[in-house]
Amino acid sequence: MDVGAINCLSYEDFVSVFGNVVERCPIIPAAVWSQRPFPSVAALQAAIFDFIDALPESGKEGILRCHPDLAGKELRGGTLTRESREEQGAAGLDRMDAAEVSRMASLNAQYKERFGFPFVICARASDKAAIAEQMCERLRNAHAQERSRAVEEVKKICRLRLQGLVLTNQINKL
Ligand SMILES: NC(=O)N[C@H]1NC(=O)NC1=O
Repeated sequence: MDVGAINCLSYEDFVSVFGNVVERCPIIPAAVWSQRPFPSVAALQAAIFDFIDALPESGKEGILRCHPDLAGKELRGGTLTRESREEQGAAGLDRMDAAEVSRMASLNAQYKERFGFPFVICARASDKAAIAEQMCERLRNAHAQERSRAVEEVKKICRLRLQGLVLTNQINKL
């Protein structure tokens, strides 16, 4: 994907291509579109990250709450976004036995109870065993520390999704 092609996109096409680089937060590409022309894809990514960083803490938590549970009801019900389904599949979360599913459900519930937002991790950069370990470990974090940790994971997910769009040349499919 060429940044020139990105800069030529209408608002509607831009939001349609980049609408899920942050899970279920099309407001983010909608907000950064007016900053075009972007000198590079890296600059587009930086604009997205700046938008996230400028949000109040309640806004950052709002972004976290847009994320589906890992190995949760949405995975079983088939209602995940395509990106999330692929990421959870890459980590093996769609191939867990009943004991693993129930352990993850219990960790998800403990985490949400403690922090008030779902556990977020870049699943593609991990696997189901490491994810369960991270959940136990991060449950011990203080609230503000954990919120920043989770936002860093949102950025990792975003970086990989953007890279995926660049590689698959999605713009040419419009
Ligand atoms: N809860 C959570 O981390 N969800 C996300 N992680 C990821 O890699 N894709 C998601 O949807």
